Amino acid sequence: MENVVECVNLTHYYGKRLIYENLNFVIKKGSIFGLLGKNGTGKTTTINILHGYLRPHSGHCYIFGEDSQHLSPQTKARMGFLMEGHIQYNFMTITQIEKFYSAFYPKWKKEAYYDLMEKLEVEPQQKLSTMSCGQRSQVALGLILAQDPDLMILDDYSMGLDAGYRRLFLDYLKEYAIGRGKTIFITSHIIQDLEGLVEDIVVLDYKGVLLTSTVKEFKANFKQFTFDLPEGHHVSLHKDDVIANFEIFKTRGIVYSFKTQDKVEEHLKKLNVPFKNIKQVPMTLEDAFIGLTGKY
Ligand SMILES: Nc1ncnc2c1ncn2[C@@H]1O[C@H](COP(=O)(O)OP(=O)(O)OP(=O)(O)O)[C@@H](O)[C@H]1O
Repeated sequence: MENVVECVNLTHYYGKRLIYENLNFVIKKGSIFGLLGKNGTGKTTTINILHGYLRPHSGHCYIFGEDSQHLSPQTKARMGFLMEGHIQYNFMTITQIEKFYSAFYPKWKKEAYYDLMEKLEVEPQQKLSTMSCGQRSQVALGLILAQDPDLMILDDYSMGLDAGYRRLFLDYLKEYAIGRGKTIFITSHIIQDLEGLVEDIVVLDYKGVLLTSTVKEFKANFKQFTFDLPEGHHVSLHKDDVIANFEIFKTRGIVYSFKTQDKVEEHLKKLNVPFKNIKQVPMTLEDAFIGLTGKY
């Protein structure tokens, strides 16, 4: 299967500050890929590298086989970007901006835009500058769907969108990508939205790349164990090969691990943790993401 995006040993610094080192991932044609991470971990940075706006410190990204630093106009025309919900030309109306954009895109699909705009409770003559943040995001999403790109890159598409519209847009996205050979790169802080949408993920942390996996494998292999602790007993844990993350409350502990329950129990015993009633608790993708990256 064709690799639409291939990033190889990508390393980036801003000044002396390392953002990540050796980020590697591949996005296959027709798949939906999610880049996840807390605020400021390097998601937008990666997108800026993908479209050649930013030169990485080292490493390469290839888009449809071309180095992202030297993309041909033909390849650029196959890519559609949404940058954190931003839309320029706020002085235009819904109708004017559609006409303006259509001139740049040979495959422009006006219906895809107006189909979404009909669901927006605003007059076609209303200027974008007078719309709410969520309404402007909806216009931006309509404009990107109308471009009909082969590779769609959505940076935080959900800015300001209400729950219903988010669901609607995700339905559109699935329909757009699945079975049509379209490829999607998405970042979002609403992790629950990505469950059931995204197949492969990379999770970034402040120290670099934390995980590269399929969502299926991550959810199958990453586990949460809860246990009781005796009152007044101080437990001090550290992250290690077995404990990927942990939380200790007064009489309750949580350990997140890629290991089996037997291994975790054995490990806790070795650390003299007086745990009782240990059990594995099912997690959503969002639970697993927070378990892996921590709450703060
Ligand atoms: N031009 C720049 N110069 C210096 N530092 C920068 C620059 N752009 C981004 N950074 C820093 O690099 C880090 C990564 O920023 P980036 O915008 O890629 O994060 P992000 O993962 O997209 O965050 P968010 O989820 O908040 O959108 C942040 O700490 C940010 O402050």
